[in-house]
Amino acid sequence: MISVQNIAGGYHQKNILNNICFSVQEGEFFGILGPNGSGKTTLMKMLSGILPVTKGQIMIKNKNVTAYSSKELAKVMAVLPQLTQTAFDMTVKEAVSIGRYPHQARILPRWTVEDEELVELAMKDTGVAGFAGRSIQSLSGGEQQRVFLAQALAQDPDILLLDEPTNHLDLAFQQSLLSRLKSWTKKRNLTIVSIFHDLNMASLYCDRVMLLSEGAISDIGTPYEALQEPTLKKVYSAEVKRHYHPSHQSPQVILDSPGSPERQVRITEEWLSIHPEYIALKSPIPLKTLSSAVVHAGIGWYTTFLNRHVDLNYSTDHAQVDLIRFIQSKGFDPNETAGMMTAVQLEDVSVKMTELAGFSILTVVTAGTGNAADASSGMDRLSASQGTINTWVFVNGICSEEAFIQAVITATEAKTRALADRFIQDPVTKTLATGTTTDSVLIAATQQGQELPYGGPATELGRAIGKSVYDCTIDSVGRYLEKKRHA
Ligand SMILES: Nc1ncnc2c1ncn2[C@@H]1O[C@H](COP(=O)(O)OP(=O)(O)OP(=O)(O)O)[C@@H](O)[C@H]1O
Repeated sequence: MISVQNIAGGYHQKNILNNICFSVQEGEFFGILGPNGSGKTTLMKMLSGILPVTKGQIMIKNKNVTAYSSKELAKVMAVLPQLTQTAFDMTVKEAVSIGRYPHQARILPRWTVEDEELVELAMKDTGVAGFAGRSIQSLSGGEQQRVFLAQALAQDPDILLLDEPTNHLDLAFQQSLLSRLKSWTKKRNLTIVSIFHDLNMASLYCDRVMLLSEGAISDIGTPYEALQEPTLKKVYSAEVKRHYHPSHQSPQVILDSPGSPERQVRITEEWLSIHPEYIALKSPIPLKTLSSAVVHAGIGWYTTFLNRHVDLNYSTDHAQVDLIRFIQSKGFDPNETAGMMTAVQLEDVSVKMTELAGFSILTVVTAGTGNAADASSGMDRLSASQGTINTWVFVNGICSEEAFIQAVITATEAKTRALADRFIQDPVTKTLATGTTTDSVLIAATQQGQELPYGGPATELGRAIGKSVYDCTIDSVGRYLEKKRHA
């Protein structure tokens, strides 16, 4: 649909763009990205034929852009520039109707039924039909933006060139406009080339993006291919981090600037409260957390950590909903809480603070072994009795992602060793148990103080986790067994 063949060009005999080569297919949503002054608008002006190229050529539907008359080009391509102050006042409908001008006969122009239908449709699609009779000067910036988009759509083009289409729009309109544009590329084969400053919007909606840097192409490809961390850091001279959208594979880019400094906090027993119904640790700052909790499993930032005691006969198909209600009933915010459950008596909890040079950890373990199982046996089993080992490790330090995962491994290995040393057997296989069928683990770190890159047993962090989880598990299982003996 569009073929840009090795073009150069700029202003006053000075080339701003050089060696630009790319093509855009019919029905493609193509994003142009790049820092201020990289040449995005200049390229748009060349694509729309306003600015001549000094080298190479731009082919629109297999015809050189310079070979089109302006009216012919307007039938093929509509341009939505960045919103500027409108010089003339007119009604919304009059402004949208201007979009039909290229399709009018030069001599004796007539307003046809088709013209009327396309104007109505464009106003409906952009949500401006409601104020068709109002003056555009009386509209907000976002509303005006939608009117000009309606004007471009009324042109019924094959190609839509957009310069920052969501600039003045609130979040809901950004989403509805881009979703609508995207659906038009699929349903109507509309080809869209759009400048974006918001990399994340571009990543969510564009089929491919092109990154411009100092008048040259820095990268081009799908958002996944082109929005790479090293490229973005270089092009934007900014510290950025690339993540993935929580629901799908679109990369999302965030600034990696140091956050506003939180007050220095050390997690110790003083933040822990132990009740018959639950154990809670309430931190004054959010902690980075990796867990297999019932509520908020996975990686996140939470301030509250809750282990709820449930009755031995507790049974529900909606454990998550039930635990969220419980969290609320105790005055905690479920959005801020990682929550788990156990049937063991919470007074048998084992808590240990370990101080090391430069950092410290707090370990909290509740343990019952009624559901003990040898994970290596591969046996099918029904878990019905009391017994779960819930392990919490709070780190006063900055853990890397590796350290979080290694901490889970180390804590699990230490727990398994503790069960072996207590001769806890799998009741089905009669072999040594490696854990129970419903164990949970939670590692949370303040992300303040000393950097802790690793959490395996070769490191101080790993040794501290291994020893404290072992000691707490031995202790907590001991109390559980003691109670069972006297039951
Ligand atoms: N009319 C002009 N005359 C001379 N130089 C210009 C003109 N318009 C733009 N430039 C220069 O061309 C370069 C590229 O500008 P352009 O507007 O294409 O950048 P951009 O990538 O769209 O930037 P922004 O993100 O700030 O909108 C800049 O250095 C700019 O100063």
